[in-house]
Amino acid sequence: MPQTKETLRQTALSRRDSLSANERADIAQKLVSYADQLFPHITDETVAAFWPIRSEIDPRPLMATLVQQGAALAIPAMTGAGQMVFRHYQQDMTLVATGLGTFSPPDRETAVTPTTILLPLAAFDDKGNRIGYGGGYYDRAIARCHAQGAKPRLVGLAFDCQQVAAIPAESHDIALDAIMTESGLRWFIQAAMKN
Ligand SMILES: Nc1nc2c(c(=O)[nH]1)N(C=O)[C@@H](CNc1ccc(C(=O)N[C@@H](CCC(=O)O)C(=O)O)cc1)CN2
Ligand SMILES: Nc1ncnc2c1ncn2[C@@H]1O[C@H](COP(=O)(O)OP(=O)(O)OP(=O)(O)O)[C@@H](O)[C@H]1O
Repeated sequence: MPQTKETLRQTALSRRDSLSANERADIAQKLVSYADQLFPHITDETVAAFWPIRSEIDPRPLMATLVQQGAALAIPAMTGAGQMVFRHYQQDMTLVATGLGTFSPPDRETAVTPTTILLPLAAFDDKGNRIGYGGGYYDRAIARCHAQGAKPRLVGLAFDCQQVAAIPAESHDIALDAIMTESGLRWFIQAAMKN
């Protein structure tokens, strides 16, 4: 029987939690070497990343490199149950605690529509399906971008150990265009059927 999203989420998260802080830091640094594959030439890119929580991969070394290459950054701010926006972020900014262990730019920072979103995740599969913490925050935020006519590129950032055999995708789930792990950057073929 196929595994449920909840089982897949818990097993992948426990594998992620088992990595040591040193292993996680080494891999976070390794992502920097794949930046050029993601953006051969940066022009007018607003990249939404995230402030890492729990045992998520730390995107900050990669974010610093993207800024040096000319990208503008944004990170999520929760605005209600299941709702978030991406707010402009600068590396020297003082962030505010916004619940569930997250930190975000303060209210006065402008909400932006990213051209690329680097997503944290609990689990991913070889078709680009992903599972988060189950709040539907990313699915709703990306659906809002689409409703505004924007089509940001969706790149998951994860450890190889978070890959699972097959995620039972639901109609609201929006698949990744690519995944970046310690093994490199992999693009998914965008098939009509993700299951
Ligand atoms: N770094 C980061 N920022 C993010 C997200 C994310 O996944 N990663 N989000 C993407 O959604 C939003 C926050 N969503 C979250 C949803 C659940 C939990 C979480 O830890 N839930 C716990 C229960 C916590 C509690 O109730 O105190 C759990 O699932 O066990 C954290 C953030 C916005 N910012
Ligand atoms: N675009 C949407 N509009 C309304 N509800 C949605 C939307 N996307 C997801 N949801 C709801 O959010 C809840 C969580 O969805 P799901 O389990 O797919 O979360 P997730 O992908 O793990 O979380 P996240 O997107 O925050 O990483 C579900 O109840 C789902 O129905």
